[in-house]
Amino acid sequence: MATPLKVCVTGAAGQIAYSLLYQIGHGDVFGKEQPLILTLLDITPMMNALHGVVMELHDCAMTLVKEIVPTDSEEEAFRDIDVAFLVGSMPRREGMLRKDLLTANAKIFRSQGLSLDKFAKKTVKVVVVGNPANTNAMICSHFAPSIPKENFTALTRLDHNRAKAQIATRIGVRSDAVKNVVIWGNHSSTQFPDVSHATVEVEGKTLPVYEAVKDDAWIEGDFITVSGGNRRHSGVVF
Ligand SMILES: NC(=O)C1=CN([C@@H]2O[C@H](COP(=O)(O)OP(=O)(O)OC[C@H]3O[C@@H](n4cnc5c(N)ncnc54)[C@H](O)[C@@H]3O)[C@@H](O)[C@H]2O)C=CC1
Ligand SMILES: O=C([O-])CC(=O)C(=O)O
Repeated sequence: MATPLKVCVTGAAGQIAYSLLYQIGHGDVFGKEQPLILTLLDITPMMNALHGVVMELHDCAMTLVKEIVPTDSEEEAFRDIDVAFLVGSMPRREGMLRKDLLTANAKIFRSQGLSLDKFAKKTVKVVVVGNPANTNAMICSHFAPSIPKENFTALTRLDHNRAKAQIATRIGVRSDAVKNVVIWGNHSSTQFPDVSHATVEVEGKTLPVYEAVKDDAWIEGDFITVSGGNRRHSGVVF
């Protein structure tokens, strides 16, 4: 069997990690033949909850998972890791914008960048999930200068998928019929989904999205409010 991949998930006692950890452990991310060592980082007050998550992972008896290390130490979580999913961050409370979190998150991602630089493998791949993911990724990479910049990715696929799904639902096609949607800007109220170059396949014909939707006011109004910015911000999700 292959050498285990050492994978760290931060914010491991939180909601996103709760579903992500199962998918990683089940082989959906790194393949069904790849054994794993999971290091799970959260803050000290969350250690009890994190131990509960570990018990649940043990209950799943996932054959690929060779070891699980719950910890509140960045050094222990990041030492010699191959991959990091940086999910943990300060959650937004009702009435706050993403930018209100920047100070708190800048501290977290500065500290984690410094620790990755010091303890992780130089080949580590880092996926930043905690929002605003692109800003957090930039901060983290800045403080980890010995790790190549291209090893850092911000997970903005959510915004892209959301825009595609809005268009697909409006036209009544599958979301994979919608192509070339572009997302500009930060994951906040200033984020802008751009369909000016997007196309959609309808009944075997490829059409520009504007032509297929036939409702410019919707594309320039509600589509942007729901797809752009974010749902927690626009009051749909809290
Ligand atoms: N990029 C994307 O597509 C998505 C991003 N998100 C973002 O993911 C993040 C997590 O969301 P949820 O799990 O719902 O939040 P949550 O509040 O349930 O969990 C966050 C966890 O992070 C932990 N945490 C806080 N500071 C930490 C630190 N310094 N080190 C390690 N852990 C720390 C908290 O204690 C908590 O357990 C949020 O920023 C959310 O906005 C959520 C969904 C999609
Ligand atoms: O970060 C999250 O919780 C996801 C998010 O902003 C959204 O659903 O727009």
